[in-house]
Amino acid sequence: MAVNGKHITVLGAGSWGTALARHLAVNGSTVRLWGRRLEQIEEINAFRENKRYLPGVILPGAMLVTTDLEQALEGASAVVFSVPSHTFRTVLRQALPFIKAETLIVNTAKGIEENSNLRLSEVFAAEAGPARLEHYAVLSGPSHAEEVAREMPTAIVAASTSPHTAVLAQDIFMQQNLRVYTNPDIIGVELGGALKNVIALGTGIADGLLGSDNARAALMTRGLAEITRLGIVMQANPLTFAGLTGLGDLIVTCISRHSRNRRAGIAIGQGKTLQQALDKVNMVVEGVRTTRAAHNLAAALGIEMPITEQMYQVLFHNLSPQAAMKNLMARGKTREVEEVALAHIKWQSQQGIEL
Ligand SMILES: NC(=O)C1=CN([C@@H]2O[C@H](COP(=O)(O)OP(=O)(O)OC[C@H]3O[C@@H](n4cnc5c(N)ncnc54)[C@H](OP(=O)(O)O)[C@@H]3O)[C@@H](O)[C@H]2O)C=CC1
Ligand SMILES: O=C(CO)COP(=O)(O)O
Repeated sequence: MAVNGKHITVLGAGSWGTALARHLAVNGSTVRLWGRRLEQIEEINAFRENKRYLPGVILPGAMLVTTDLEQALEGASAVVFSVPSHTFRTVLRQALPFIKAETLIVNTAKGIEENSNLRLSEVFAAEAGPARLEHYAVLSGPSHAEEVAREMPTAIVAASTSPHTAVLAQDIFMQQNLRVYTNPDIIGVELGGALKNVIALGTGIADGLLGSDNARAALMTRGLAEITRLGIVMQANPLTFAGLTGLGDLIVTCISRHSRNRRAGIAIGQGKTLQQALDKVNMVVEGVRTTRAAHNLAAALGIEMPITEQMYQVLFHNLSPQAAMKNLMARGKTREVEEVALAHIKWQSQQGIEL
């Protein structure tokens, strides 16, 4: 089934949902955008602009923008979820009765569900049934809404366990200024997109505290090492973390002025409390909840994630950024690359997998 040019529904009228809806609409699809708040949706309809989440971007007149979920989803050939990850399960539950079983689902949220520690495709399987994973894709990679909405060249990834579904998702988004690659490694793509936010909070904190390029580079590189270590044990393809949804997204999130996670980190590094930092950013900062989930996952799987551990202590146990930085620098001696490979070998032997 081809989807391009048909009716696509985007759920979530924040910055990413709005930018993607615009992208799809200007490239020829019939698009409906759903948001939960009447006042905001009325404002978008009145001005053709999402003034709070994507100011300065004018939306095509033909795009239906509504708070009516049933109306938004009626006859949709593809549904794009762009709600914050902690609301994904609830919005999915509300939407499922209006979505046909064979409809393409594309999730663009980046996070791990707090408390359950589930990846979002696992949340989807739990709510919709594992058989529907065949129609489920993840869209992830270095892609700030502010730039996609202004048609700046961007490269991202559509991942699905079904190669056919990955290509369908690729086809609906791929255009002149948005290049979409496919990847069958949905685990690696989900983990890369979620965990880079934890590291971006950390590099933001270091930026706010020290303004040191060296510290930022160290945190990014060692952050990627610990993401990869966890990913290997969760059966991701290690190469995914060297790609757009790993290294690529880590770079953009840790250096961009648009990054919400980085901006929240900078505020904390400058002495603000977590709540003050969240209030200042005033958009979703996915890395906060994901830090707790990643911390719990690492503990459950016995994986060393020192940066994530320090982030957890700073965010939830009032450890000062200065003390966290000291703790990281005072760790015992270790090797750079071998330990990532060793994590894989150790895990394989624990599983009884023959080497
Ligand atoms: N912004 C970006 O550049 C990118 C974001 N992403 C990911 O996309 C997801 C969405 O982020 P983003 O658009 O940036 O977030 P924003 O903070 O820009 O907007 C969040 C949106 O979600 C809505 N929302 C909050 N809670 C609920 C709920 N319970 N039910 C329905 N809607 C809700 C908000 O509505 P309200 O105003 O009523 O609170 C708002 O419209 C995140 O997982 C993010 O990591 C991925 C790539 C790029
Ligand atoms: O994931 C994103 C860009 O790829 C958006 O998250 P940040 O705004 O925290 O960078």
